Parts: sequence; structure tokens; C-alpha cells
Amino acid sequence: MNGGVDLFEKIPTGVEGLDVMLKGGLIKGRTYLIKGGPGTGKTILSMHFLVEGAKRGENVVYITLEEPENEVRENMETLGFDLSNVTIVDLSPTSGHPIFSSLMGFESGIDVKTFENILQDIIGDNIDRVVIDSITMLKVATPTETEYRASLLRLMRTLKVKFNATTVLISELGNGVEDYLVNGMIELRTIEVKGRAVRGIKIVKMRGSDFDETIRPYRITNRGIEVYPDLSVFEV
Ligand SMILES: Nc1ncnc2c1ncn2[C@@H]1O[C@H](COP(=O)(O)OP(=O)(O)OP(=O)(O)O)[C@@H](O)[C@H]1O
Repeated sequence: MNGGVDLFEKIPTGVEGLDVMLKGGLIKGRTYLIKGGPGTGKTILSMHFLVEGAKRGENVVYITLEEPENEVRENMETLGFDLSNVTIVDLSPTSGHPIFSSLMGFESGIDVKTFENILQDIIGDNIDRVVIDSITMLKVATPTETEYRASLLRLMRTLKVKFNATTVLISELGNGVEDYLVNGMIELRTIEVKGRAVRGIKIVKMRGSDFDETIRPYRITNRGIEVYPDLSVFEV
């Protein structure tokens, strides 16, 4: 198409090759989904996004609903991530936080009010980047899909309107209503190419922006995720 212009401010993800695929990064203030199988690097990718923000002096928050904070820190620090300016909010089952029992009581689905209060208490009004790892935890605790959809929309709205945050939600593979609600979606997969397992990253959708639609190979090294935007999965 001719004459297309980028109308929105984009922010880098912290993974250079992915930013090439995204034609500059993610649109600021929107909500994105990172989806993938076990061990595909969802947490690592989201941590690149936060550490990049922290380097730029932004307020960044990682909310864990599954792994306890100390494990997240240990795993990420072995990859050389500096988490000193990343706020980690531990809402994992072992944290003893009341939101967890409410969720597991199948009472309220995503408790947006509690989320808001937690974020407000810790950071104030100014949050630039947020990761919620993972929404699968919230989804299974919500009794109906209608409630889940409404709660997720409320949560996204709060994060956007109240905090003007760029949000990354993490989820397991599989289709879900969140696919349709988010502004963009990135999938991490292990694919078989000529009998070999190759890691592939795919941008499934990205509202308001052009993007590379090809599945590109990526690696997880001891420095985190590296995406190869000029290669195809057949070339690695
Ligand atoms: N130093 C390293 N070198 C190479 N690969 C590594 C290294 N550290 C971690 N990994 C890879 O990263 C994976 C874990 O990444 P991460 O925790 O981000 O995955 P995830 O998709 O969030 O997983 P889960 O679904 O289990 O939460 C490991 O399974 C391993 O394959």
C-alpha cells in the first residue's frame, strides 16, 4: 500500500530483531498478548520489554501470578538481566496475597479493583510498562467466558486510561477470547523443520501498524532472546 504513515508513538521491546519485525516496536499505551508453549521464553521476552523500559527511566512492573518472585529473580538474573529497577508484584499461590484466594474461590474473576489498588500503592499513577504473567491463571478462575471477557476489558481499560501503560499479557497456547480483545499478539513456538526442533516467533496481529508476517527463528542464549529478522526458519 502506498502512502501509509505511522500515526502512533512506538516503543522498543528490548529485542532488536523483534523490533525490526514490528517496524520499530509496540504502540505505546496499548495491550499485547505473548502466547507460547512451555519453555518457549514468554517470561524472558516480557523481561526484555521491562528492562528496556527501566533503562529508559520508565516505571516498569512485573506481576507474577504463578512463579514466586525469588524464582523469577534467580532465573532472570542468570541471563544477566538487571532487575534492580523492575518492580515485581508477587501474587503467586505461595505469596499469601488475598487476591489469590479470591480468585481460587471462583468468586470474582479478575479483580480489577484489587489490581488497581495494588498498582496504585506500589507505583502511584505513573506506570509505563506492565507485564501480567500469566492471564491463564485468571482465566481458569473465572466462572464464565462472559465474565472473563468483561473483566479483561475492564482491566485493559484501567491500565490504559488510568495509568497510560503499555501492557503485555502472557498466556499459554490455545485460542481464547483475549486474542480478539488485545491490540496485538505474538506467538512463540517450537516447530519441526526437517526433523529438527527450531524456535519460531510470529506476529499474529498488530492493530495500527505494518509488521513482518513471516515466522522468524529465535534463540534463547545466556543473554536472553535473540530474533533473526532476516532469516527464515529453514535457514537456521
Ligand atoms: N542460559 C540459557 N541458555 C539457553 N536457554 C535458556 C537459558 N536459560 C533459559 N533458557 C531457556 O528458556 C526457557 C525458559 O524461558 P521462560 O521461563 O521465559 O519460558 P516460558 O515460556 O515463560 O515458560 P513456562 O511456560 O514454563 O512459564 C527454558 O526452558 C530454556 O529453554
